[in-house]
Amino acid sequence: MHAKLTGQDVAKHNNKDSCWVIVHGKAYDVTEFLPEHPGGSKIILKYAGKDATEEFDPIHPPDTLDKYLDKSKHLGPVDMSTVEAEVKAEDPEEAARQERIANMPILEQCYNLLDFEAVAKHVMKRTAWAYYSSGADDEITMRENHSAFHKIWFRPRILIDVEHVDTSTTMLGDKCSIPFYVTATALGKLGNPEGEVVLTRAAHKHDVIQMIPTLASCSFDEIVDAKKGDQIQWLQLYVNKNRDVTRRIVEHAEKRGCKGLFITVDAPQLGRREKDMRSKFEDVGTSVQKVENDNVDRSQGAARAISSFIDPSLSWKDIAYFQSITKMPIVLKGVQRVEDVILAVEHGCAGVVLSNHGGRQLDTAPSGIEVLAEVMPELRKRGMENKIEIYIDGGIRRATDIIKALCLGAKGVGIGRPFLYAMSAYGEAGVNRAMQLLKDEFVMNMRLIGANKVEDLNPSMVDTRGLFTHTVSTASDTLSSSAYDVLCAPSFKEK
Ligand SMILES: Cc1cc2c(cc1C)[n+](S(=O)(=O)[O-])c1c(=O)[nH]c(=O)nc-1n2C[C@H](O)[C@H](O)[C@H](O)COP(=O)(O)O
Repeated sequence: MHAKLTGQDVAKHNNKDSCWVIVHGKAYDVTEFLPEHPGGSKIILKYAGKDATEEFDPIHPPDTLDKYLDKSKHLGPVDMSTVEAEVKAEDPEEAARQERIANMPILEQCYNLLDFEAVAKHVMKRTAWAYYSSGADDEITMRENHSAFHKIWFRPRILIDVEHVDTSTTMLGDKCSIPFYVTATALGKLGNPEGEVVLTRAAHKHDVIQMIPTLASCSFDEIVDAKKGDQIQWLQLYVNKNRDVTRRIVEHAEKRGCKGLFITVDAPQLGRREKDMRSKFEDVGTSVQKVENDNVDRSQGAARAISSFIDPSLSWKDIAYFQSITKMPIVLKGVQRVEDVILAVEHGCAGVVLSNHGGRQLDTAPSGIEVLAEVMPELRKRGMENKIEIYIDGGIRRATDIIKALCLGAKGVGIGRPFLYAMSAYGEAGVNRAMQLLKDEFVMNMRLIGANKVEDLNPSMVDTRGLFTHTVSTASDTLSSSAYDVLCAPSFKEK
């Protein structure tokens, strides 16, 4: 049995020639790993000879070191009573944030998804808010995603008996209670120390499907272990340059019961998210997947630090490869024009997500709902509408947004930031409330449009004539800047 190392033993190895760090009470020699770290060596050297647990956790799944650091570099347990606690200078920003948390609205004062954004903006750590709220470049597409829904007007039916409303549907052949799912968003522990398993528990409670992100903070197995009964989960895949790594991930996901493989196709390189970059992301970058030694400029924020493994050479010729390594239905996530939907049908894909990655990739790409309105008539013209399931995501904040998407032919919609904000501000109770609010809105609006069940929703119920006009509003920060009156209270007044 190893004698325990002391804090002094570790502290001696505090430079690039000999670099030891402590994570969860164990010491690791990361000297040789420094040049390989996707987040660059600087961020590790910041914790050389010290306890790096607090910074390591939000970014790295717990099994990262076991998976990617050779066992010979695992130095064994450290007597933590001998490790000098890091004396952190009083951070005025953190003190102010704690003050805002102490005065934040109670959960019951959140009445819609945007309220969670309003609160999260004030109570989240700056780097976490920057990462979640960032869109690409001027964030025009991020704003367009939600405002596009305001260009669609309903044509409600009356005198329909809507006493009973059934919101259930199927997605990829699996039943679910309502046509929205939790989409894949990276780094859940930036907003909540438990990370993505919070979303798993809430998704189970509301019988909502969860898409597990490749770049989750929790390990894939933690997220799958957190599911209950026959809860449905999908895998979102960033394809690795190293196809063996990707094949292992896909095969493992299928073995663990994932019911859909969503290959992200709109991110051959992650977009330029300047809020994220400005926060000079100092946390360690994830080493979720091994990469060659390409140094990443730390100043690029979290996104660039965690995505150097993504393969920009991915192309249509790879679809057959994926169909050869899994039986899971394959859905392309991030399709943005009708020609590519038709190619997806011709390549035998089970579905597409019409998405611009929440406006985090190509700025001034069209909203998912606008592409949907372009796609469905073309598919019907070709008799293809039943050959593929069409999903959309981006800017969905109201049940009316979901209903408009279904009227235009979507099978379901993905929701990202609102559940992240709810989780970050109020934990699992927040996500539960967000999902319940959306469900209540959905039932009410189905009644008001004159529909009993999802299948009743059709294009005659919406007027999309205004949808294709692109007026770009002057840059306003986020949709929620004035959504929540309570934020005008003194404690929330912008300093
Ligand atoms: C908000 C957010 C979105 C991310 C996301 C992280 C955050 C914080 N990340 S990212 O770091 O690489 O950009 C992913 C991701 O891991 N994989 C992915 O396919 N989409 C990713 N997306 C896009 C997401 O799946 C949806 O397309 C988008 O969130 C939908 O828009 P709303 O947030 O407005 O609902």
